[in-house]
Order: sequence, then C-alpha cells, then structure tokens
Amino acid sequence: KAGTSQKRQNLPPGPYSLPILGNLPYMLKGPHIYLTQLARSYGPLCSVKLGTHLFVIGSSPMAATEIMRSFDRVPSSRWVPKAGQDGLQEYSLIWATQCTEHWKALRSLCRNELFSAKGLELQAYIREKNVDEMVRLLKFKQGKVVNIRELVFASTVNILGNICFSKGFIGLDCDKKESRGLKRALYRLMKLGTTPNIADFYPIFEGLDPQRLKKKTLDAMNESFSVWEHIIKDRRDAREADKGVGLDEQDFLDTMLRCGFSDLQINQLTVELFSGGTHSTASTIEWALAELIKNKEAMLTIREELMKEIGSTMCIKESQVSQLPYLHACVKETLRLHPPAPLLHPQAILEECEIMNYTVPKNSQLIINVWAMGRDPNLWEDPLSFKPERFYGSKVDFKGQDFKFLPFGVGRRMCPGYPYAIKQIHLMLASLVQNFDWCLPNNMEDLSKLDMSENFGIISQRKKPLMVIPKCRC
Ligand code: HEM
Repeated sequence: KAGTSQKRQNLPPGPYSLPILGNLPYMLKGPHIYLTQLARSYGPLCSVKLGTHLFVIGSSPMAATEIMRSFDRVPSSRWVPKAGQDGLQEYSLIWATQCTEHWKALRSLCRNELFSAKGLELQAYIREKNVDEMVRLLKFKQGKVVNIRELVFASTVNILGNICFSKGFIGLDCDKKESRGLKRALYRLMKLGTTPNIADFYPIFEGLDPQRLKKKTLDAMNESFSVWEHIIKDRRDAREADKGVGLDEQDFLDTMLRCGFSDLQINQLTVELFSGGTHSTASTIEWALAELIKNKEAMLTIREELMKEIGSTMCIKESQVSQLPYLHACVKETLRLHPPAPLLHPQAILEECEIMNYTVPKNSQLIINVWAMGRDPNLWEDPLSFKPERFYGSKVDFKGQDFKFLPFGVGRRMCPGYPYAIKQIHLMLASLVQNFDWCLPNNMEDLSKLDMSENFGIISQRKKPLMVIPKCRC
C-alpha cells in the first residue's frame, strides 16, 4: 500500500517510511533486491525514503528513458558518497559531481589512449601474456582447489598495471597472503565503498566522519599511491634528464606525464581506473564460469564454437575471440543476470521536475535499477534461467541504446572502459573454457546445488567465491 504522503505530494508511489530511519532497515538484505521488490509492488517508478533523503527508482526501460531525459532538462549532480569526498574531486572521473571541462578532458584522454580501437590493439599482447601466465599457473594447480575470483582479480590488476605502469603488482598465486600493497588497498576500497555511512543519509552528520570511513578511504588511496610512487618519481627523473630529446611513450604513465599531470592527479585517476576496472571484470568472469559449470549445454556449445573457429590451440589470441558469437552471447547473458553495478549511480536532481506524470522534488536522488530490468518477466522470457541463446543473433547490446539491458550504464556517464572490459572478459573466459575441465570440490555432482547467491556492494559479487578444480584438456 502506498504511503499517504507520497499520494498527497504526487510523488512516485512507495512504501510507508519509518520516522527518522525511513526505509533504511529494509535495505540490509541487499538494496537492489529490496528496490526490485518495491518495483514489483509499486510500479516501474517508485520512491523510497532512506534516512532523510528521497530516492526515486526507475525499473523499466520507459522509466530509465524518462530519468535520462530529466538529466537533460534540469540540472543534476552525481551523488558522491561522503567517504569519497576527499577534496580531490576536481581531479576525479568517477566521482566528478558535474560534467566539467576537467571531467571531459579526463574522459577523452582515457577514451583516446586506453579504450580506442588502436589503444586496445596495442595492449592486446599484454592481455595475452597475462592470461597465458594465469593458464600456466592453473595447469600447475591441476587437481587442486582454486579460488577463481582471486586468481582472475590478480590477473586483471596485473594487466592494468602493465598498461599504466609497465608493471604487474600482484602475485598470481593466491595461496601467498599479502599483508600490504595494491591488492589489500583495492579490497579495502571496495569494502569501504559498500559500508553504509550514516553521514550519507543524515545532513546533520555532514562535515563529520562518524564512522571514520573518509579517513580509511584516504588511507587506502595512500596505500595504493605508495605502490607506484617510486615509479612515477623515476619516470619524472628520466624525463628531466632526457631534456626534451623525446623518450618513446611506453605506457599510460608516460601519457599522463606528457599531459602535465601532478602526482595527485596521476594517483586519483589510476586508483579510479583500478577500482572501477578490476573487481567488475573479475566478478563477471567468475559469474560466467559459474554459470557455464552449472549449464553444461552452454559450456559444450562454447567448446564447439572454439573448436570450429580456432581449432585445438590452447594459447588463444585476442584477435581470435572477436568473432565468437556464442561466447559473446554467454557474456551478455552473464551481465544480464549478474550486472556488477546493479544500481546505476544516483544523480541528485537540483530542481523539481516531472517524470512519468509524478512530481520529483528538488534534491531527490534518481537511480536506475539495472538488476530489476535484467530479471523482469515482462522484458525477458524465463528471466531467471541462463539462456545465452536469447542474445545469439539478437541485436540487443550493452552500448547504452537498449534500455532494458544497461550493465555499463547509459548517457554521458556511461562506462568508458567497456570496450576494454569486454576484450578482457572474452579472452579470459575463452582461455579458461578451452584449457580446462572444471569440477567442484567435495565431488559435488549435483551442479544445481552450486550456490549462486550474491552480495551487494559497490561491485556486486558472488556471496561465496567460486572454488573449483581445474583439469587440463590438453
Ligand atoms: C564488466 C566490467 C565493467 C562494468 C560492468 C562496468 C560498469 C560501469 C557502470 C555501470 C558505470 C556507471 C555508469 C553510469 O553511471 O551510468 C561505470 C563507470 C565507469 N567505469 Fe566501468 N565497468 C566495467 C569495467 C570498467 C573498466 C575495465 C574500466 C577501466 C579500466 C572502467 C572504468 C570506469 C570509469 C572511469 C567510470 C566512470 C565514468 C564517469 O563517471 O564518467 N570500468 N562502469
């Protein structure tokens, strides 16, 4: 039943809210799940109070379209968690509240240097080399239980590390624990980004840091910085000694130095690229492998496609995976069911506006629930089943045109890294499927028992890491 205050003010419908808390307590089992239940009860545009803030959630392609249109009509500002407001936002890409000139410059730098067709082609050998190392380690671990998330995560960090700093930062062997360094810093940043912060929901705490989340976030950023600080210094010194004779640009650090970035700017951008680009990609690969282990037919179909298109070679090249429609369909199906970012980053609307004939008051936060749309029976047949065939031969894509499928977001703030992410996911998944048979520990024969529950976070992951045993196919 809709709250009366919503009706009175012509707000999008939504549940009654508790005094002071609003509906915060109901979010604990997973905001995307709770918000999806609300959409089923109140319709595709609904509103909910969290603390003192009003959130308006769109959960259908029509609602998402209308929300995106409202950003063109009235000024809006990206909501940035208080823990991320560290005074460096003017240097930020992900946490820029406005699409400023600086934000535009950062985006086009990344688009042109890292994510353009030419940039991606130049990086291909780095991805291939790192995936090859991962496969070799798995061969060595044959017959033993492997935490696939940790391994794939380490590999994605090392690929990006080589692209940015010509260096891999993480040991691939996850059995060796690292007490400091980039891995710990990135895990901490993810955990901190997921911890509910009362300062985000009550203006009374504005300017304070009651849970010390801001301080801890800054510490984790500094921990990352300490990992590459000396590389930046050495490279600056080399450029200084070079006195304009011109060294070849070997990585993204050289590009940033050429563009006159300060150390702070380099750190902010690279930490954002690492935090935005590693867990998300690793989580997608982990989900995809879990789905394929569970759905043997799909696994066999990928193998047939690999055999037909590239033969029995075990060392796959990136150029070979660009034309594998069934593999691509499996990745899309994974992103439909398990989008790493289930709720698109909220934007605050700075003036009252109308959306779908409802009034949306000034300062409301607008969210698009991608997870709900991916599982909506009105949009997908048999939505909870993993059926890559639905994308096979279909034109539905993740490039922000099909509003029912938005794993990489939509509009100006859409993920700039998606071409990079997709290349990496295709190559890693093809290599894991081509090289190994996979089984579950404890002789678990009944694959339907594989736990597929998920954790909500800044990046949504499997609740339990996928533990699997590789067996070489060669
Ligand atoms: C499966 C992998 C990935 C997924 C699902 C994903 C998804 C997303 C989503 C949903 C957004 C927000 C879009 C919006 O608010 O409308 C985003 C933003 C962003 N992503 Fe990704 N991403 C992935 C991989 C990457 C990679 C590999 C990188 C870079 C190496 C990256 C860098 C970024 C950046 C910098 C932004 C902020 C853009 C801005 O605010 O202007 N992402 N991503």
